[in-house]
Amino acid sequence: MIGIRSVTKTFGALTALDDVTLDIADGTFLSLVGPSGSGKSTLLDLLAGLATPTSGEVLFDGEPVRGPGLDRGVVFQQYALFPWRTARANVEFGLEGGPLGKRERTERAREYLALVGLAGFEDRYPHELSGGMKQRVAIARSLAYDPAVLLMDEPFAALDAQTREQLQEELLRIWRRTGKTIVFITHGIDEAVYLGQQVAVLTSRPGRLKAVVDVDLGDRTGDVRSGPEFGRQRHRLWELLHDEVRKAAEHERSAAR
Ligand SMILES: Nc1ncnc2c1ncn2[C@@H]1O[C@H](COP(=O)(O)OP(=O)(O)OP(=O)(O)O)[C@@H](O)[C@H]1O
Repeated sequence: MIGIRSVTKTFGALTALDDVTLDIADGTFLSLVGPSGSGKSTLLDLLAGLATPTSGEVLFDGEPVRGPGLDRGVVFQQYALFPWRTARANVEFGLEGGPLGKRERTERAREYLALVGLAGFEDRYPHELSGGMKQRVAIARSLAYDPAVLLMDEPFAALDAQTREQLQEELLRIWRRTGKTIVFITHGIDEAVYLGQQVAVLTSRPGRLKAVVDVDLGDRTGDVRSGPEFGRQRHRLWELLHDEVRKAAEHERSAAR
């Protein structure tokens, strides 16, 4: 479904991504990890069509991505909700200008707020919602116009650990139910392993694809994070990332000198 073909992205003299090639099959949940500055957000921007590659191409269903589109929903770390709109009206926003009438938009917004566990909170304004609830609204808004792909850039990073775990479980439930393709950037190895069927690892600057690891944790029910298989997968990823994080820190130290 998504084809990233020999993609390089430079900003002036800086190479953020170097010759990245990766195919993401329809319905996959792919976690994307790498040290700070390895080009994760840059790659997501390219998939979203918010930026264009310096060379190479990004294909979506075989067609080059030429800009943002309703076939791809994006969720960022910051909730990006309109403070003057209720939760429902925030979700409706993504549907305005589309084929649905007012009543159908309201119905769709209710449905998706219920899907993310916010039934009964439709009329609350963002300042009346917790951080986790705001991020649920942002997820509902992205899902409501039914994009084939959800692109998520550290969406749970600002949340406390318990809320984060809860939203991770809910995201998996939504993914299973909707069959979306999800690309999920995270700094957390645990989060990457828990969520991803596959984990793509980028190298320290310039960002190259170091490995794509398959994660097989079955249906992830119960306390799978405490199990031996989770520990094994986690360690494997830790080893892949460890060197890269060290290199990134060295880069930063030499840049500061
Ligand atoms: N618009 C831009 N102009 C110039 N440099 C940029 C721009 N966007 C990103 N960069 C640089 O490209 C490199 C990759 O940045 P990017 O944000 O993609 O990394 P990241 O892996 O997402 O980092 P982090 O984990 O810290 O969010 C960094 O060195 C960054 O400073």
